[in-house]
Amino acid sequence: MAYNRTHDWLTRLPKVDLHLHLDGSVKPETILELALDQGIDLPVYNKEGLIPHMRVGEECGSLIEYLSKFDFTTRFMQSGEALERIAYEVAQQSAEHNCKYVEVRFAPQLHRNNGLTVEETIHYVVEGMKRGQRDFGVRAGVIAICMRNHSCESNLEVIRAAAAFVGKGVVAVDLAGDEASYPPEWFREVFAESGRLGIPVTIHAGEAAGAMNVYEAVTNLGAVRIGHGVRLKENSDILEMVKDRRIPLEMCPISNIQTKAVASWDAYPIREYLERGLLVTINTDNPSVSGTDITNEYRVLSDRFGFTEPELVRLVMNGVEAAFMEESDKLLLRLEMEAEIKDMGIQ
Ligand SMILES: O=c1[nH]cnc2c1ncn2[C@@H]1O[C@H](CO)[C@@H](O)[C@H]1O
Ligand SMILES: [Zn+2]
Repeated sequence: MAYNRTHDWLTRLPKVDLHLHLDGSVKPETILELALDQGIDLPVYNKEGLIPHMRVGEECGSLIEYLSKFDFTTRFMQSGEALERIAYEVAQQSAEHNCKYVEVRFAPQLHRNNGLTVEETIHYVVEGMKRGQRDFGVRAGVIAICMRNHSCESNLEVIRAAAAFVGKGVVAVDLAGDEASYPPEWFREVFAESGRLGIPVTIHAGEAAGAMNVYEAVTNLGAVRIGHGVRLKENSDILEMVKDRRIPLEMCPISNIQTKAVASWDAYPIREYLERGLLVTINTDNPSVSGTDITNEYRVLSDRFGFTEPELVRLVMNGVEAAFMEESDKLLLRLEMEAEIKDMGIQ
């Protein structure tokens, strides 16, 4: 039976999400409960009232303004129990959108105010994802984030701890935060360590600054994927390099509009990137900050750019290809998803 490309169809379409921040994926209901458990005062005690503290609106003017929302949520994410729970709930929310595989990223150093070690933060997030996989069947990988405003020393600590979890839940490391103020070349020493330890790297680049940051991330930081890459279109030589090396772009449409990585939907380069042969993937970035979910990302793209069903499927499958997954696991995931897609009457 064939479905129309309705909300229902997009919800049922099996999907993956490779770019999702744990601290940008906390349900307001969970904040209410955590605040009570942890004895932290809230500005308001109802879900609707909390949303403005956690979410940006259309008026968001920049990445810096967008990032200010994270301070609110991370206060409640300072215990192993909270990290485990929130990771588990990410798997639950993924299952609601038939998202079969999710890569959850978080910055261990932002969760140490109450004495957790970097290793402990990773341990609890991995445990939450494992429990989520058992209960909801959503496979997961964890990405440990280095922050642009943190010292070289604390970022090296993250890379070393992450490397110890490779094969045990962690799949890569990342660099996030204020891109315009902290250029990637300042982090060569940090990512030389990930190179030595053999842990894959993805870097937020070409979001709040130009295509040169993508070049630096790929050539000097060892990035094998790029977070966003929206501004890659500003330099066709660098774009060709990314294409030739088959470096996937983890695009996050709603977030990219909110952070003003592009001025408007008309300027959003997703169709252009696909036509030029780039490996584009679709992701959420921060469901609770952006007020989105993975189905919504596909719905908006389909509405704005008129993507056909086979094109939407191709975007999904690009995500499978780009996943930080063992080849044998990837093959299984691909086969499972292709079978489901076939049952939906496409291809
Ligand atoms: O789109 C983004 N660009 C850059 N940094 C981000 C983005 N979304 C979230 N974070 C940053 O990553 C931290 C760890 O998850 C968040 O606390 C936020 O500061
Ligand atoms: Zn991000």
